[in-house]
Amino acid sequence: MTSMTAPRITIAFYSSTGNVLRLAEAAAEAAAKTGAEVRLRRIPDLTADTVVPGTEDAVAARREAVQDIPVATNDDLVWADGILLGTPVRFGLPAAPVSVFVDATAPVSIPGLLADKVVSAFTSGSAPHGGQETALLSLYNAVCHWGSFVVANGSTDPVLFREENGNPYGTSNVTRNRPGNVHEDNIAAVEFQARKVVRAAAIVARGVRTGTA
Ligand SMILES: Cc1cc2nc3c(=O)[nH]c(=O)nc-3n(C[C@H](O)[C@H](O)[C@H](O)COP(=O)(O)O)c2cc1C
Repeated sequence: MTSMTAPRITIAFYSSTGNVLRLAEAAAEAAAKTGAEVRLRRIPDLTADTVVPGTEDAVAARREAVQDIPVATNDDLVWADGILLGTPVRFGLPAAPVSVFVDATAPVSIPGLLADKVVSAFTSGSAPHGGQETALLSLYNAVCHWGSFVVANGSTDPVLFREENGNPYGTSNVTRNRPGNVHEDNIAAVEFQARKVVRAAAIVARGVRTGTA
């Protein structure tokens, strides 16, 4: 991959108890290994962020773990050719901090500055069938409003047929209420997803930057 076409990938995630953080870090590493330029960015806690009783230690550990990761900005989205969004499932929806982040894109998304971006999303929830699909699809609603290119995993690779995988809309972890319970199948799936975004973003970047698209 030449530097002119090395795609720029931003991974913007919110994580409370660290599960989405693990997926985001795996995605960042996989994208960087392809030669892409990668920005790993965290979406910050809301002042009144929800901490479920029993998860205080995990939340404290996650706060410590993310403190050196820069906060995601609109510039990180505009800079990127490909964007991976990570969110926990909350009542079948993306977490509120992610919704706040999405709202705050208006100054760049409404003028169309996110229109040529490849976007994909991943998630973590506690229960099987706990709303992973609905959370991802809700997030993709916003991506459609941005006019970006939604790139999902589909059922396109053997890794996605492993026992803990299978959500075509994006990598989905099931923690079964154990913070840190991110299965290696999910790590492999999010690595696949990151590489897929890099590939699609490279195609778009080549066209956009060379003026042939
Ligand atoms: C307010 C709240 C609502 C939640 N709603 C759901 C849900 O609808 N379905 C589910 O499977 N898990 C739900 N969970 C659990 C989280 O999605 C799960 O623990 C996830 O792995 C957290 O990711 P994180 O460790 O990156 O914060 C909820 C957690 C909270 C705090």
